Order: sequence, then C-alpha cells, then structure tokens
Amino acid sequence: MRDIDHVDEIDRVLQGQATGRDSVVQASWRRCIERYGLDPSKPSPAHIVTETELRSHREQSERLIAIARSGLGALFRQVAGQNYVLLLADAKGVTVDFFGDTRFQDDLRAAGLYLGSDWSEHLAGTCGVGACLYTGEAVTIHQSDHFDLHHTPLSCTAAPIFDTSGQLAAVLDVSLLRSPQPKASQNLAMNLVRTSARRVEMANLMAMTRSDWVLRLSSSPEFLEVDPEAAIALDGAGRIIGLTHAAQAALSPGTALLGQRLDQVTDLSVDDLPDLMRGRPTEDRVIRLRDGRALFGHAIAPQAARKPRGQPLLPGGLSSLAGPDPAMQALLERAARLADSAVPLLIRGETGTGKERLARAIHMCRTDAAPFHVFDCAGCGQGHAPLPADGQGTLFLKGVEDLDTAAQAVLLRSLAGCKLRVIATTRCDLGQHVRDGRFRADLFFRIAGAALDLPPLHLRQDLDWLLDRLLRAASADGLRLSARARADLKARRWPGNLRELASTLQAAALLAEGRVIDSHDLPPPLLEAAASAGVPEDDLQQVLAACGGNMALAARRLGVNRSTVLRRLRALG
Ligand SMILES: Nc1ncnc2c1ncn2[C@@H]1O[C@H](COP(=O)(O)OP(=O)(O)OP(=O)(O)O)[C@@H](O)[C@H]1O
Repeated sequence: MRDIDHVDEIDRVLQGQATGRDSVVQASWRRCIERYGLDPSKPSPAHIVTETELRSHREQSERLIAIARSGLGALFRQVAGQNYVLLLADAKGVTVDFFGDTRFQDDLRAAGLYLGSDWSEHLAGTCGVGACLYTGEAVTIHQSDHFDLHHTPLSCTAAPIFDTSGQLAAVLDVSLLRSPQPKASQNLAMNLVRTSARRVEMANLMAMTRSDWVLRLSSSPEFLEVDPEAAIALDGAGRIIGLTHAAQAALSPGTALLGQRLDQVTDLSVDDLPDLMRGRPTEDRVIRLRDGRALFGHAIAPQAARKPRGQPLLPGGLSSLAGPDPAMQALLERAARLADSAVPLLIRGETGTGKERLARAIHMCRTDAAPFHVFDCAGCGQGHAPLPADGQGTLFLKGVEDLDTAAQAVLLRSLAGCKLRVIATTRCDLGQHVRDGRFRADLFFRIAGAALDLPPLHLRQDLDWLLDRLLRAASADGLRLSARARADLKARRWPGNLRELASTLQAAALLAEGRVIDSHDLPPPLLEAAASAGVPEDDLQQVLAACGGNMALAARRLGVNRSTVLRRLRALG
C-alpha cells in the first residue's frame, strides 16, 4: 500500500466509510486523530525513554519481569528462527524486557522493537501494545493496520497480562520486521502469545500467594495438572483473594470474583479443597458451578505458613479435618509435626472416625508427588502381603488387626529394608492383641512409631462445624438444618461415627422437600438400641464435656434419662 493510500483510508474511516478494516483498528485510528491529535501524514520515529526512565520502569515491574522471563524464554525458543522479536511492555507501554536476534539489532532499534521503546497509543499511534493496553484484549496489528507510516512494515501481536487483583499489569508482544501479507499468517502467533500470557499470570499467582490455597481450573481432566486454564487463590475463610484473568470468565462471567467466597460460586467450600489435591484421579475432581456448568479442579495447599494469629496454621489438608475441638486440634498439630518424617504411624479409632482421611492428609503434607499405596489388610487371607514394587511414598495399611498370623510374618519380612513410610490404622486396642498373643510384638513396634487417637464422634465438641461441613458436601443447593433437626442430630450417639453422619445427611438432603431439612426428613438411627445399652463411667464425663455441660443433651446422646446422668455424676462426686 502506498503512503498516500494509507492516509486516504484513515480519512475515509474517519468519515464513517466501510473499508474492510477490523473494528478494533478503526476505533484506534479514530482515537489517534480525535483524542491524541496525531497526523497520519507525518510519520514519527520510535519513542525511546531515557536510561534513567527505563531503569525506573524496570524497577517498578521488577518482580513481574523476573517471573515473565522464563515464560518469555520458552516462547522465544518456540519461535526461534522465524525472526520474531518478543517484547514485554509495562502498563504504561514502555518495553521493559526484550528477546530478539542480535544480528538485526540496528534494524530492531530503529523500528522501536527494543528496550525502552514507548508503545503507548498516544505516542506511537495504533500498534499492538497500545491497542492491547487500551482494550485489555489480545490483538494483532498487522502492517497497514498501524496508524503511523513509520510502523506499517511491522506485524505485532500482543496479549495482556493481568495481576492477581485483575488489573492490567503488562503486555506480551511478538513482532516481525517483515511478515507475509495475509493477517491470518499471525494466527499461530496469537495463540502462542495468549498461552504465554496465561502461564505468566499463573506463575505470578503462585509466587504471590504462597501462604494461601490455590485452586487451578481446567475444562478437561487431561490438562488439569499439566496446563490448567485458570486459577484462583483463597484465604482461610474461602474468600477469593487473587485470580488469573481467565478465572473470571471460567467461574462467574458478569460478577466480580474478587472478595466472593468459594461456596458462593461453586458447590465447594475451602474445607473441601483437600479432596481436590494431587493423589485423587483428575476426572474425579469435579467442581459444580452455581450456573450448572462443571470444571475440574486441582487444589494446592498453602506452601508457607502465614504468621500464626491465635491458632497455628496446619499444613496441607490437616486444617480441614476438625473445627473448634481442642482435643482434635491438639491431635492435628501432633500429626503435622510427625507428617514430614519417616516415623511409622498407627492411627487408632472406631470405625468411620476418619482414620483413612487423616492418613491421606498426612501423606499430602509431603512436598513430593510420591504415591499413596492402599493395602486393605482384610483382603489378604492366605498370608499374602505384597508390597508395591516401586517402594516409594506411603504404604497405608488399613485395619492391621485383620492380618492373620501368616500374613503378619510376610508383612514383617517385606517391611525389612523397605523405604515406604508406613501409616497403619486399627479399630481395636492393638496393644491388647499383642498382650493376648494375637498380634506379633515385633510387627507392632515396626508399624507403631507413634500413635494418633481419633475420638468417636459423640465425644467431639465440633459437631456443629461437622454438620455444616458435611451438609455442604451432601447438597449442592445450600440446604440448611432446622433448629429441631440440628438438635436431634446432636443428641444421637453415632456408633458409625463420621461415616454414619455423612450418609445420614446425604439421605436427609435427598428426602427434604424444601430448602430446610427438618426432623421428619432425618432417617432414624440404625443402631440406636445397641448403642444405648451401657454407658461406661468415664464416657459420661467426656460426653458431658462434648455437649458443653448440657445434661439433657448428654442424656439423650447416651440414651439414658437426665436423672440417670445426674445420679451418676453425684456418685462420681
Ligand atoms: N473430617 C472429615 N470431614 C468430613 N468427612 C469425613 C471426615 N473424616 C472422615 N470423613 C468421612 O467419613 C467416612 C469414613 O472416613 P474414613 O474412611 O477415613 O474412616 P475410617 O476411620 O478409616 O473407617 P474404617 O475404620 O471403618 O475403615 C468417609 O466417607 C469420609 O469421607
């Protein structure tokens, strides 16, 4: 295109004539003339800031440049040999980082494709960086799309990089000094630059939110762990405190995400995040959005602890295992201290108290991605106790009391010299089994380096917290418990512990007709008669503590009447 034709076309666009130009380009041309007073017939060379100004721009973007550098390096290697130049411009349009072939240094510098060049639209006219900064969108400004005649040989494709609060922080641009005529020749460049900008945002979010949960999102399970599409960071209360640009559209188009709680936009709360950590198959980690769509999620636990305020921060998924219950908090702190060691652990507790859940949470505290091998001792009848061949990670021995004598011998032999970290569970008093000669003492000491005791549900003081958490997991649509239903549930004895509570709430959520679960929606307890048969004396005091001293509630939970509780307490002095 001749210079005169270019100026003429800009003139015609200004008069409202259709010339076939993209609307983004037309709008930018209009701004150049009407807002910035630029003249297309007077080409102006590249605008380069002074050394001192460049230093100040670089200092202000120092952290982002450092993070973007590896992404830019990877992108430059992908386009190597095709004469592309890569620019990182800050939010003011100044080039603060640059990758290009030094053989063409003079040409690049003259064209403004160099450190310190200022690509703001009001100075350089329509250009990739300037139009991207103005619109907040990825753009290709190809050859005569440029307003200034000085730039019309160039082809520039630029994508915005947003900071974790959603502000446009920088622009990534790939440019060519000379390019083929069709604009579509830059479609691949557009995909590359968009992908790189997304990855830089992801790396920036990870670096900025080391003490918070990060939830990565993908529409396909296959790419969830290798190349997620978006991510959000969450504080301990589940509020969204940071995001990548794509998260907005992925989770809640139209409503600002920052400051919202996770359960306002998805069916999850922050307590459910451990279920989305590495270790579960990606296709099982489904997140349902409030608008009915579904995504796959990968949760990353806080990497570094925030300064403790009140309660110490528990690593990984441990923090989501209990609410305000001093005994449970003490147990979890002990588990946290033992987690990052090779000490074999024996987790004791009645059926359904969450022993396996605790074992998985301890395993998740590992910083590597080693596997969690489940070995169900009930399933190995004839003395076979095969261990995983690769010998790495955690060996979870479920229900060790179920091993017969022959299986105990085989397991003990296999564990000799084995590098696996053993976490075993038992529902009974394994020490008594050793004393009775039913469990080998040498195997007992091999697997029980330290013991963790999970209390039965009726002794937990965080039952309200558990009810809310399990109800959220049981129903996607914000069902709540009536005061009567809550009181009924708190008065039960729960011999099946958390497993029984979880399935009771699941059934109740299905049976309830409105948005509130009432007493008549609750399935009756399955083992009521058996549970109320006898109450040991020491249980009485613990139950009373779990019920906050409420004697009527303690009596109902124990299946006796209030006067019995009173009489026994008097007898105990
Ligand atoms: N802290 C918790 N919050 C919510 N659900 C829990 C929690 N702990 C356990 N559960 C649920 O309770 C059920 C039983 O948990 P788990 O399998 O860990 O218990 P267990 O003590 O190993 O049981 P068992 O000894 O019978 O094998 C599971 O469905 C689990 O998801």
